[in-house]
Amino acid sequence: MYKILTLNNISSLGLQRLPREDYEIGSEISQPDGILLRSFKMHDMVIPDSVKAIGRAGAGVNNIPVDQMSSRGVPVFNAPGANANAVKELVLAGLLMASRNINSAMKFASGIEGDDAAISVAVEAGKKNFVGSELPSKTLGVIGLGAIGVRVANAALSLGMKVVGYDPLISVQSAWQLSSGVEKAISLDHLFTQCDAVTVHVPLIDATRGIVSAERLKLMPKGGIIVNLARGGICDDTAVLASLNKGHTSTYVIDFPTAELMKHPKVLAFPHLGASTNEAEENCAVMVADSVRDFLDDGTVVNAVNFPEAFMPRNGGTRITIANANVPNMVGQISTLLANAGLNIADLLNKSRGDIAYTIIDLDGDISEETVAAIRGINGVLSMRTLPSKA
Ligand SMILES: NC(=O)C1=CN([C@@H]2O[C@H](COP(=O)(O)OP(=O)(O)OC[C@H]3O[C@@H](n4cnc5c(N)ncnc54)[C@H](O)[C@@H]3O)[C@@H](O)[C@H]2O)C=CC1
Ligand SMILES: O=C(O)C(=O)COP(=O)(O)O
Repeated sequence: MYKILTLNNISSLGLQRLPREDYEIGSEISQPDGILLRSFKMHDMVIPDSVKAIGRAGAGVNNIPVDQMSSRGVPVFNAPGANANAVKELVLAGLLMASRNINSAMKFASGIEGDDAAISVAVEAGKKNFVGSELPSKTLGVIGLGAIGVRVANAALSLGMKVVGYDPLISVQSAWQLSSGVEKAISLDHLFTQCDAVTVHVPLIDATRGIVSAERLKLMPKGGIIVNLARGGICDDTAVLASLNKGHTSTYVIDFPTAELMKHPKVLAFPHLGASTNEAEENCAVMVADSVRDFLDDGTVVNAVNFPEAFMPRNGGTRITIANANVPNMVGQISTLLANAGLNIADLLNKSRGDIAYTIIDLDGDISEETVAAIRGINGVLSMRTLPSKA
């Protein structure tokens, strides 16, 4: 029986992927084998040694101490692309709200008093204050062309916008999905000089903190729109507020409001709503629950942010899995210990990613506590699991 601790509400469709005969799931579980979460901030939490896998039902993992988990040999899974359409739709909503002054126009409309005739007069007199502009004549800059950025770029093109993209680390998969109509910016500065609106879709990491800066905002034409549904911190909020106050930037659409941002009339603040659709919540929960279950049951690794992909069909016997530092002779030391214990290797898979290597070994016999302890004792072994034979 595996124990799963949930730190946020996880869609029941996802939790149903963990059969109750094998999985106990709850928000108060101690000594869990796995953790499922969304945006819960784990950095200040003491993560029990019992934890073997963490599953983020979403994309961003900046709320999880991934490096610490890597050094403990614990994979962190996420759900790549599972909420991308939801975010794309909210980006488009934000762009349209900003360019048509929808928020202030609605506030005006809801503040009108009087009978129907008076309302009609006020509406017709007041609408001139909310004249907007249309998207087709405008250029959108998309920073980060991953699951979300590609969808936003393609959708904006289909709405008639010119689209300029920037992503020096673009994956082959994203490059295949990106419309050939999206132009490539040679640098971030190059992107900002061309764009009436800029939207960010990068993870919050050191390299992306503050990339929407005072200097870059000045490069944009007057009246520009900034959309940040990625993470607070990617835009320099102080610089954006200064640019709004000067009348250079027209609107800041943000999914991560702060006290200062929320009270500004030119800020459209959403309550971290990007991934909050039934579809996205279900997609994310199902995807990450499957990854955590496949790892706990069989040692398979799919969609981990810190481990290599690893899949080997079960041959029926006992399986051991080992995460270790990616240095020479680890597999040699492990197989020597197995040979010394008289254990034959039926199948072996060894994969590496950055500093971590991961090995799956199916054995022709049962492994003793002593041999397990010896493997765990090899310098560089970060974690080891023994999975009972499967009929
Ligand atoms: N508001 C919300 O509810 C949501 C917010 N997000 C945020 O959006 C971010 C992006 O999500 P996805 O598109 O699903 O992730 P993704 O991993 O598919 O795409 C991220 C892209 O950013 C690019 N990138 C990384 N560093 C860069 C840099 N320095 N300059 C330019 N590009 C860079 C990568 O190459 C990748 O193509 C997440 O990390 C998360 O922080 C994601 C989902 C929901
Ligand atoms: O997937 C992401 O990165 C998100 O920001 C979504 O967060 P949430 O799952 O809605 O708390």
